[in-house]
Amino acid sequence: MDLHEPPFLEAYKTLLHGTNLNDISNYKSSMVDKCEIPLIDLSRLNFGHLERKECMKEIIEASRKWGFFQVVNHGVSEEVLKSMKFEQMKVFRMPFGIKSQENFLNLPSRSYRWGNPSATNPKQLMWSEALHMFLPDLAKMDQHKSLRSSVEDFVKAVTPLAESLVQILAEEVNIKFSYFQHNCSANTCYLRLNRYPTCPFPSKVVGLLPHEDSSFLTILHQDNIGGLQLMKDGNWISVKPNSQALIVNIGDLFRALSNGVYTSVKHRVVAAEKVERFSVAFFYGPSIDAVIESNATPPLYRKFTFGEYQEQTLKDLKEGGDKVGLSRFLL
Ligand SMILES: O=C(O)CCC(=O)C(=O)O
Ligand SMILES: [Fe+2]
Repeated sequence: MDLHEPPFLEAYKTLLHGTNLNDISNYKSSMVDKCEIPLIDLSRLNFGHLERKECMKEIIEASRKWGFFQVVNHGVSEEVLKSMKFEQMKVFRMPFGIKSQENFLNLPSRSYRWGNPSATNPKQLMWSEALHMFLPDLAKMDQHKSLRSSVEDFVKAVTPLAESLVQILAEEVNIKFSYFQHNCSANTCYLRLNRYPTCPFPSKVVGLLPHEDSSFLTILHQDNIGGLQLMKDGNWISVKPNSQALIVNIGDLFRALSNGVYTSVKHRVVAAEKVERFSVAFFYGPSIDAVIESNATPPLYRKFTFGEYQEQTLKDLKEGGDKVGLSRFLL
C-alpha cells in the first residue's frame, strides 16, 4: 500500500464485512440526473448597466432555485488554480504517519482529517482525506513556504469574488453589505483541501457524506474527474466538471439570513474506483460571535450566533454521525 494512503481498509474492515452490503444505497446506480447547474458569465458585471443587471438577476435566481451555480470569467487566474492543485497534490502525497501527527504543518490538531474512523454504521463511512486551514493559521506554516504562498494566492483571488457575489445577493434581500464587512474578514474564513483516493467499493462507500455547508457562501474548485452531486427535487444531480468554471454554493448561514429566500443544498461526493480526485473549497463565513438573524417577517429561523450553530452541528455529528444543520433552528 502507498505510504501516503490513510488506512481505510484496515479501519473499515469490520463495518464493511459485518454488513449486508445490499442494504446500503448503491451510490452509482441511485437516481442520478446529468442535468447541468446554471452557468453564469461574470464578465458582464463589468459591462454596461443592462448586462450587469442581467447577470445579477441570474446570480439571484440561481441562488434561490438551485443554491448552486458555476461561474466563468470569475477573475481567478489559471495559474493560481494550477499552483494550488500542485501544492495540494504534494501535501497529500506525504506519508500518512506525518500527515496524522498532532502538529502537522504547524497547524492546530485535527486540521488533517481522513474518512470517518469512528463510524458505527457503514452509511457513515467516507473515502477521503482533507486539510482544514483556518486563514489566521496560515502564518504558522513557515516551514512550508510554497504551500503557504499558493494557498494565500488562492485566498487573495477568491475573496473578492466571494464578496462581490455576497454583495449582490445581500442587496436583493435588504441586507446591508456592511453586515458582512463587520462580521467576516480574512480571519474568519477557511479553506478545505480535499482528496478522494481511488476506492475499491465505489458503490458502497461515499467519498464525502451528504451535507450543507456552514458558511454564507462557498467557492469550490474541482478537477476534471467529477463525482460532486447535489440534491434537487429529491434526486441526486451530478455536477459536470468545467475546467474554466468555479462552483458557487449557498451555505446554511445565508439561507437563515435571507429567511430562506436563498437555499442551501445538500451535496455529496461519490467515490471513484480508478482515479483520484482533488477539490478545494473556500468558505466565506463570520466570526463565532456573529448574530444570524433575518429581518423578514415572519422569521423562519430563530436568531442564533455562528458559535451556537457550530456547537450544535458538532454535537449532532458526534451523536448521530450527521450534522443536521439549519433545521435545528427552525421556529
Ligand atoms: O469535493 C467536492 O466537490 C465537494 C467538497 C465539499 O462539499 C466541501 O468541502 O464542503
Ligand atoms: Fe460542501
